[in-house]
Amino acid sequence: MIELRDLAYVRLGASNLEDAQSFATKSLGLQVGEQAKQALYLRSDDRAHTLCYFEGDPQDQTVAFEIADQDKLNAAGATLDALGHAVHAGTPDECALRKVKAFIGFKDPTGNQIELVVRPERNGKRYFATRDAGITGFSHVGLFTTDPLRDELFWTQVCNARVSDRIGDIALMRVNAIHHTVALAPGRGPGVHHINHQVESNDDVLRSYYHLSGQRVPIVFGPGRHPTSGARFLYFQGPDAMVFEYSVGVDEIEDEEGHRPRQFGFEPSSLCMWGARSGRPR
Ligand SMILES: O=C(O)c1cccc(O)c1O
Ligand SMILES: [Fe+2]
Repeated sequence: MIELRDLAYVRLGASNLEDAQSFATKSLGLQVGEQAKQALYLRSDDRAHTLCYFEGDPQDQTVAFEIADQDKLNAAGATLDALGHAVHAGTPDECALRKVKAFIGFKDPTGNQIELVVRPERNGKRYFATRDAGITGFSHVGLFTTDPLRDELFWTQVCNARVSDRIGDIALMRVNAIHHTVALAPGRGPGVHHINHQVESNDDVLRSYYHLSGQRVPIVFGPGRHPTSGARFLYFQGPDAMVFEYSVGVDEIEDEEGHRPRQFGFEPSSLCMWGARSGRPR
């Protein structure tokens, strides 16, 4: 069993690094941790980075999870290898680019690029962004899946994810007490469906709704409230059409052993209990 501890980072190819920087700092509200020649490292918490935009193909998207230690990373590599996934061990240069001690890369059954990392770097300075979006941290990602049931089995049986709730066949899965860290969204191929950051209060969600609307950032869905996690949310579109979500008040699963996933119907009211409709169902 591969024990995912937490999300580590997302790496996104950017068609225009300057646009990505402008969006990340002036709209989303992340802090530039480091500006390298062909890459931009962005912070949302006390880590050195949780999002990296690099000059490259926007379809080149990777989600990374933290693993406890090198032994467990080796075991994860062996498990994936035995299941027929091609496993790439990060070279020292690649580790430096990711600010981690070690990592392996592989693809999930849909073809999503996943990295498992040990010892992601922290930064002694606290996260302090120039735009006050109220971000308290990087919380979950949605991944596209071409077969929700197959991929749910991969994340829950090969890895340690547990299903907290389902909307139709879409699984919202946790790897710790937080309601979900990975959501699987049906799609035609691999890729990141959305990237979620938590914000401090309802006020932050609504303040951002007006702030982003004023900047002509496309609002994709919300403001609304998810019946599943209970979170108040706003989805909006960033560079290269990537969707970002702010949310506040995501439930924690207190009874880890006793929790039974709830089944919600595949219908709009399962995504927003206030009646918001998604502007771009994907
Ligand atoms: O927070 C949720 O429950 C949720 C539900 C559906 C889709 C999402 O992106 C979510 O974050
Ligand atoms: Fe989400």
